[in-house]
Amino acid sequence: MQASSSHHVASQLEETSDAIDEVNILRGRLWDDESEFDKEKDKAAFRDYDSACERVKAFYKEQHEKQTVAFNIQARVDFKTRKRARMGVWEAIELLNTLVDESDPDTSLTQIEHLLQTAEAIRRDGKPEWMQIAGLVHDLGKLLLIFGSEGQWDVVGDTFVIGCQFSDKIIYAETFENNPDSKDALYSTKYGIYKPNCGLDDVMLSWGHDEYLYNVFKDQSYLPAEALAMIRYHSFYPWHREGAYRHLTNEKDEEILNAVKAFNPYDLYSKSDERCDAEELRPYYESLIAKFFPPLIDW
Ligand SMILES: O[C@H]1[C@H](O)[C@@H](O)[C@H](O)[C@@H](O)[C@@H]1O
Ligand SMILES: [Fe+2]
Ligand SMILES: [Fe+2]
Repeated sequence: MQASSSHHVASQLEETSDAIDEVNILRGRLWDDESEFDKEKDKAAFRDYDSACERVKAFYKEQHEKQTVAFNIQARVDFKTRKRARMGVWEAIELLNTLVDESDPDTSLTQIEHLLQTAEAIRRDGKPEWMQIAGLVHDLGKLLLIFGSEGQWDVVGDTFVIGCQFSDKIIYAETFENNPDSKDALYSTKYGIYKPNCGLDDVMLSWGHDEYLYNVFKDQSYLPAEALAMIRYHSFYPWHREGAYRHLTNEKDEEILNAVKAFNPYDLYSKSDERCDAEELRPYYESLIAKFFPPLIDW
């Protein structure tokens, strides 16, 4: 290689690495910035499962009994083989509106309001459009309820790992006692069916709205990996909040954990925000939807 062209390559490389640095700095800022919720004091009022109502307790009792390896394999087979519906994202948001989430101690608002509140809180904090859109759609997987789920227990609620010992970091962990997998010779062991630090991509999370929606969007959206991770793991509180399952995760998971953690306050604490006017906000969000999704999606 001639001296001048190698010089050229070197300076190009330097430029590229400057550009990468810049992106990383921006990325860092994206996660580290103080969000509007950091200033609030009474976060403890959220997710107070000790004093949650009977509806919430009954929900988790049922879910923890019924989320087994056998059920989860079947749910994934059904997902791949059944046809459900074909429609656009805004239509899906409106359709979801009829649902009341039995697992949620913190909101009795409709789902469309929860989605808009989450997206609006992200927008107010000046976060990028892809994160706003992640906020807008993150709970659309609850559509499973009208696509023939068994109940609410296989749609909503926190998620956890199936196929190994149920973590004691899961809320109401004692209710796994009635889950047959907790007595299984393999599934009840620390690693169960997994290898140490195999990574979350190779781990089966309990089936519900996160896992379903991730599978719908991974091939039918232009969302970046961080947005897909926010969708897939937003209910995985035992991992992203309690630090469980570190014996199964790998380095790649540590990176996406930052994204999932950055998303969480908007999902959780926006539940007490002012109510949103869907019709007023619709044009703005329709324009974002058009950037990140095809006009029609197979749900
Ligand atoms: O009750 C909530 C549910 O409404 C959310 O959509 C889910 O993401 C949470 O993890 C769960 O605990
Ligand atoms: Fe959710
Ligand atoms: Fe949510």
